[in-house]
Amino acid sequence: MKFAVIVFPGSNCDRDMYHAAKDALGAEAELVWYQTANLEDYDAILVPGGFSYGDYLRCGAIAATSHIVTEIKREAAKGKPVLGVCNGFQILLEAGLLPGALLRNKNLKFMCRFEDLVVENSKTMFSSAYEEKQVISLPIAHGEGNYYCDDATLKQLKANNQIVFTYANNPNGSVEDIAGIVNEEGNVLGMMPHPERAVESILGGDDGLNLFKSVLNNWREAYVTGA
Ligand SMILES: NC(=O)CC[C@H](N)C(=O)O
Repeated sequence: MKFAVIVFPGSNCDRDMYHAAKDALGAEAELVWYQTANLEDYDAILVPGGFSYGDYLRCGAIAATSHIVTEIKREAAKGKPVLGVCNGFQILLEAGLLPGALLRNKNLKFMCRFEDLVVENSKTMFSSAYEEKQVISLPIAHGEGNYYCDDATLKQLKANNQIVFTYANNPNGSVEDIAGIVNEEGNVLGMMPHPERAVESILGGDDGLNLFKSVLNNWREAYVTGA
């Protein structure tokens, strides 16, 4: 299985994401510059965190207009897994691949620390290696992680079981403690906490590794063992 790690000007979690997929998970992974023509050769797409285009306009807004995002949409429509973390989540929201928006943190401060999360849905291709309601600890590092959506969207998210992770102790004011959601089809996940920063104990924890394992296991089941 081959992962693409998309690199925008201003991405800063791309190496961590690459390390998680390549070294911690043991899969194939490549850093893919945002001007690359297409993503057909890859089985999964990782959109890492950082400060694409310096967070100008709104976090993720400028990156969302780039050609590579059109390609991400094309591959997502084929059912390929797409994971956006932090600024990656912001980009996917700005691109309309996921519903809602991310606002400034309630306390208007950039926050960088470990937070406990609850796995609300362990049936997705990103979370199947976790137990339902498992509490995991992942780092957050954001200034705009306050997830917002209107009531109709929230109702839909709940009805379709699209809320994958919530915060045990809401750090940023997110609606219903939401930390990560999937699209209706279940193959696009956006989350503010950083699983790639917690893939081995030397990093302070390895609770993020099961997310990458879930993607790999589901891909194997679909394309290798199930073939
Ligand atoms: N770590 C990140 O991806 C940060 C995202 C964005 N720049 C923010 O501060 O909210």
